[in-house]
Amino acid sequence: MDSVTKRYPDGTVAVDGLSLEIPDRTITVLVGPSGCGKTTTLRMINRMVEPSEGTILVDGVDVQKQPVNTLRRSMGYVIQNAGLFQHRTIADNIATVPRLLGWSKQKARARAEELMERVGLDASLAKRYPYQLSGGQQQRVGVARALAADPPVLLMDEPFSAVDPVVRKGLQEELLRIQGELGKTIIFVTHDIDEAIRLGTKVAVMRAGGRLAQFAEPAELLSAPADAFVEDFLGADRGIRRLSFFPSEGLELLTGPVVAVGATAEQTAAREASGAPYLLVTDGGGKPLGWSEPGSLPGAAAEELLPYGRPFVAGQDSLRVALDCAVLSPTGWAVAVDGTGRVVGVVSQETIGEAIRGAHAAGRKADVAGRKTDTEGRKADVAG
Ligand SMILES: Nc1ncnc2c1ncn2[C@@H]1O[C@H](COP(=O)(O)OP(=O)(O)OP(=O)(O)O)[C@@H](O)[C@H]1O
Repeated sequence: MDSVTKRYPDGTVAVDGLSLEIPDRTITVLVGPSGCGKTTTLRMINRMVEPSEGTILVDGVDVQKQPVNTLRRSMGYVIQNAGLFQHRTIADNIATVPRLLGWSKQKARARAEELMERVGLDASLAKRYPYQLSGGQQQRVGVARALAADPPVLLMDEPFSAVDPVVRKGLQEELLRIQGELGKTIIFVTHDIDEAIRLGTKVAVMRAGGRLAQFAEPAELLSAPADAFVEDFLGADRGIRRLSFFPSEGLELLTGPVVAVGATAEQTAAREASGAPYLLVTDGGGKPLGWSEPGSLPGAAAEELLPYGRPFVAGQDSLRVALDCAVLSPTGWAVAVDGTGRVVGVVSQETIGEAIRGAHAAGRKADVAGRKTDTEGRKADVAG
C-alpha cells in the first residue's frame, strides 16, 4: 500500500496516507481502537471500498487495474459471525465459490469435505444448516468457505470477535496451523492486541484518523513501542508478555535436587547435599510427584509432598511459561520436563530472573548492533 487515503463522501478521512509493505505467506495483523480505519483498509485491498488516493499493489499489480471479479476470487474474505448463507447447508456454503467457478457438483462437494476436515469440522455437519452450528463452528465454516478456491490471499475482518475466549483460542491455534500448512498471505483485522501479538508475524498498529502508529514484529512492539499511544495500547504488562518471545532453552536446570521415590537413605542424603531447599520426588517412570522438605525423606508419604504445580517443557516453552510455573509453585522452584512429561531438572525463580536479565541484555546488544548497521547503511546510502 503506497500512500493510501480514503475519504468518504461525507468528508470523513478513514485512512490517511497509509504505506505498508505486507510480506507474503505470513499473517499481518491490523490492530487499533474502534474507528481507526482497519476495516476500510482491508476492504480497499479487495476493492469493496475504492481508495481516494494512493495505490495498492498485489504481487506488483495495481488492484485498480484488475477486473474486480478476478481480484476477489484471488482473495478469500472472512468476517465476524461468518456471514454464512442461512438457507444453504454447510457443504453448499463451503462450495459456493467453486460452484461459481463452474466446478462439477461432485468435485465441489469433495472439496467441501476436504476443507471441513482441514478446519477441524466433523463430516457429519455437512448437511446441517448454519443455525444448527455453534458460533465457533460457524466461524470455521467461514474460514473453509474462504479457502475453497485456494486463493493465495485471505482477508479476515475480526473473524473471532463474537466467540468466547476459549473457543477463540482454539480458532486462533487452528488458523496458525492452517497458515503453517498452506502458507497463505493473511491480513487479519482485530481490535484485540493480545490476538494481534499471538497471530501476527508483523503487526500494524493504527491510531484514530487512519494513521499508522507502528509496523513491527510483535517482540519489537513489546520491547520498543514507537510512542506513548502504542505503549498505552499494549497495556501494562508488556514486560511479562515479552517473555513469551524468549526461549527457555538456555535455562540452567539442576538435577541434583531430583530424587526417585523409594531412593535409599544414602541416595537421598546425596541429593540433600545439593543444597537446594526442597527435593523433587519422581515416580519410577521419572514423572513428578511433588516436593519434599529435606529431612523428611526417604519414605515420605505421597500426601505429605507439596504439589509440584504445572511443569514447563524445557526448550519448548518460553521463559514466560517457566517463570509462571515458578511463581505458582509453593516452593518457588519450577519443574522442567521433556516432551513425554519426564523430569529433566528443576530451576529456581532467581535463576529464571537471571536468564531474563541475560535475554534483555542480549536484546539490547542486538538493538545497538542493529542501529549501528542502520547508521552504516545510511552512511553508505549517502556516500552512494
Ligand atoms: N461509508 C462510510 N461513510 C462515512 N464514514 C465511514 C463509512 N464507513 C466508515 N466510516 C468511518 O470511517 C472511520 C473508519 O471506519 P472503519 O470501519 O474502517 O474503522 P475500524 O477501525 O474498522 O473500526 P471498528 O474496529 O469499530 O470496526 C470511522 O470513523 C467510520 O465512522
